[in-house]
Amino acid sequence: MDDFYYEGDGLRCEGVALEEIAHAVGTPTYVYSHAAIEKAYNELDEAFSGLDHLVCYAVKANGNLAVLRALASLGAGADIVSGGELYRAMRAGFDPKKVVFAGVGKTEQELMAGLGERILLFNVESASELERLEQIAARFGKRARVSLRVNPDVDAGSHDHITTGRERDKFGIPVDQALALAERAKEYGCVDIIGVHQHIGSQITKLDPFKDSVERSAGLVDELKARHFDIRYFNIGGGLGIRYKDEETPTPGELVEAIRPTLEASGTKILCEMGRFISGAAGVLLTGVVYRKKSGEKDFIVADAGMNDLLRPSLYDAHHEIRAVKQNGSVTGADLVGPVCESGDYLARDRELPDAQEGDLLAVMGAGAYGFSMASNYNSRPRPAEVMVSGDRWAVVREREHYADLVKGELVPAFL
Ligand SMILES: Cc1ncc(COP(=O)(O)O)c(C=O)c1O
Ligand SMILES: N[C@@H](CCCC[NH3+])C(=O)O
Repeated sequence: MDDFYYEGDGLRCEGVALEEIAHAVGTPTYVYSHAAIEKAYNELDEAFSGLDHLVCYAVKANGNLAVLRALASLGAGADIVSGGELYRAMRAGFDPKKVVFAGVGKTEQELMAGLGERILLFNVESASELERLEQIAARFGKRARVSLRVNPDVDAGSHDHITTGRERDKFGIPVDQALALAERAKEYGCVDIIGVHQHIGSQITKLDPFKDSVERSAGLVDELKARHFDIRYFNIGGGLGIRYKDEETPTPGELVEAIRPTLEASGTKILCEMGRFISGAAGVLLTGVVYRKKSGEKDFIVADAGMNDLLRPSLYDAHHEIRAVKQNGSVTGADLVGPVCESGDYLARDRELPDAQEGDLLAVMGAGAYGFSMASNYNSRPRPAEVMVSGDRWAVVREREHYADLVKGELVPAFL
């Protein structure tokens, strides 16, 4: 998180004091470092050097148009999981030939939209989806390029909610069914099976699950090739973890070196689709302290950001480092809680935190991925503003929502 650092007692993002942004835009506000996004993307891209490859960015991690534009300009591809993400990716300027579309429940409209944009690959997750895609492609006189998303039955070892590659998870096609499905698809006229895809989970901090799953999925690449399928793409998914607390995560270089022989032997173009690694450490959530209160042994710092702004602590008990925007060196054992009417609404629980007083500003670190993208209007709270910093410049890249946004599209019927 080098792009967030203290100069004197003030926390900065690149060349800009976070206090300046908070005073100008208010809180809560997400702040993203353009330099950090660029560095993370480049680190991944360089890790794959020597291999024909494309680094895609998982739009779900942070789909702000400015973030997407920054990555599209660097040459990244986009991994999407909905028609809405396709819309964002196209608005941001991604080349459709670099877009891959995953997801277990793609609707007809979404499949049509992907075909309409001539995206690179549909990562098909079931026999039913493949059949639907064939029907739609035939109806519109199109051809669909397909990767079969396999479920390699490997435990990624991350939080249960975000592990996707075990047999009991809903994602992908079991390896033993994938061959039969591909054979059946030989009778289809409009889908071309040209890739194998896997994604075993998120916030993965060990190499072994990557190695094991890539080896298994590469076995399918070989078998499909042996049966004369023209397999040109092998998508190893996303999931590389970042350090939120004290996790020892592999670097992209270590990851790629661990699987390079398998990737080389596959004779395919290698795709990956990282989200968190690219944007996670590049963002913070700025929040203001509204009140301090005590209850028995507990000390609460009540912030103006809550689970509706950053859900990860409430949903996964995830750890995010909390820093004072103006450091005074004093710390206290407390919970940092939000204003939402849920006891599970917290940003940090039973932690040593900056001893922030009413009116002080705090930064929730590592909030650039799955922060704003999972924010909601729960408790009718407008979603926060988003800001991007680049060097000593900064810009609002999403306005704070207004109360009118909360009721947009709602109608009171005539019979009331
Ligand atoms: C299919 C797919 N690809 C890529 C990602 C990105 O994962 P991460 O942000 O952990 O890199 C996800 C989310 O886990 C996903 O579901
Ligand atoms: N939303 C999760 C990760 C799930 C990734 C989506 N497949 C998180 O905040 O960590």
